[in-house]
Amino acid sequence: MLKPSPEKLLALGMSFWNAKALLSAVELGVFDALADGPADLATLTPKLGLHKRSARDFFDALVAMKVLERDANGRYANTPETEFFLVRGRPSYVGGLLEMANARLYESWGHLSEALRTGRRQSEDHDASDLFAALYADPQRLRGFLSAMSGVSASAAQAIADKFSWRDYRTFIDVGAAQGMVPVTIARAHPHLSGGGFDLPQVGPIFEEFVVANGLADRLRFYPGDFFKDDLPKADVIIMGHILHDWDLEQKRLLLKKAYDALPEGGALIVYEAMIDNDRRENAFGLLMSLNMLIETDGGFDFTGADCEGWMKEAGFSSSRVEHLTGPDSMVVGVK
Ligand SMILES: C[S@@+](CC[C@H](N)C(=O)[O-])C[C@H]1O[C@@H](n2cnc3c(N)ncnc32)[C@H](O)[C@@H]1O
Repeated sequence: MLKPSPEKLLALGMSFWNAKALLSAVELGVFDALADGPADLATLTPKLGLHKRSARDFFDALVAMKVLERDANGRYANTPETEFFLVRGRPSYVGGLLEMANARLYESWGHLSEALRTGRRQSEDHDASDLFAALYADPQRLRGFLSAMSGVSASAAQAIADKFSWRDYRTFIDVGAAQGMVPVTIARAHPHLSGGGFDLPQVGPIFEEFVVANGLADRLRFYPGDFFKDDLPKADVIIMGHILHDWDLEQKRLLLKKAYDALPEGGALIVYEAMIDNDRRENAFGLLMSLNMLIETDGGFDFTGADCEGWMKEAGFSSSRVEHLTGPDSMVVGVK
């Protein structure tokens, strides 16, 4: 019999070291500084404003973590992945999520045990009415959050554009669209589609800026509103990504009913999330995402594809199916 080894447990327990090193690298602009080409320790250290005591260890740790490369002359360079995804200002940038993780989640997750004991959210502004009221009161945090959402949904957006049968439909609305990564990706891939994004009014200018930057202002527009107070705009397809998990069960049911009401017969609702596997033992990211909802929201939780199909049935959808998208993400498609 194999002797048990503590390695996996210790690596898991200490994995926050890796996470924080990467988050600090994004915060400090390591990947941005290398976007113009390789640089040695003596150049990179002052360029990033780092103290010389640990700069070498920091850069070499990033090399060992395979997010930087170092050549025979000691010059550091981005890897193909960090060059593509972690240089600020590129359309492919997904670091907004890591910036948010660094600025907000890292500290709030330090209170996980407290959250588990009390069931209460631990992110800042405990007194604000909800996560969004707290975030959107500050324009910089609003922008940071919306950009983080582009990072979290970029891969799923492409998979939804590729896998859903868009040729059968003409209009679509992304509900809770944030910066607009999902509608932009879908509209770019399918020129016959038009529609837009529905979100709180404060999101409008940032959504519109992103749509214009992507040359899609003729087909995508912003619909301001509050999905708990207003009806949803009507469209052949409604998308809700990372929306239902923010809210408690009663609110989830209300949102599904509103989506149902906004669709024509034959219309489709796409719910995508880091959907937990039905047996609740495989998708660790989805399960941890649900704990993130404990940290961040008053009643939110993630769910399985079977849970979502059950709620869709209650809302009146005549059929539904679960389809894997990419990585931890799956979509549930409900047809009216
Ligand atoms: C977790 S984000 C998801 C963003 C995007 N769908 C994605 O997956 O990247 C939730 C979105 O819901 C929006 N939202 C929150 N409360 C809302 C409300 N009452 N009415 C309309 N939108 C709301 C937020 O502004 C935010 O853009």
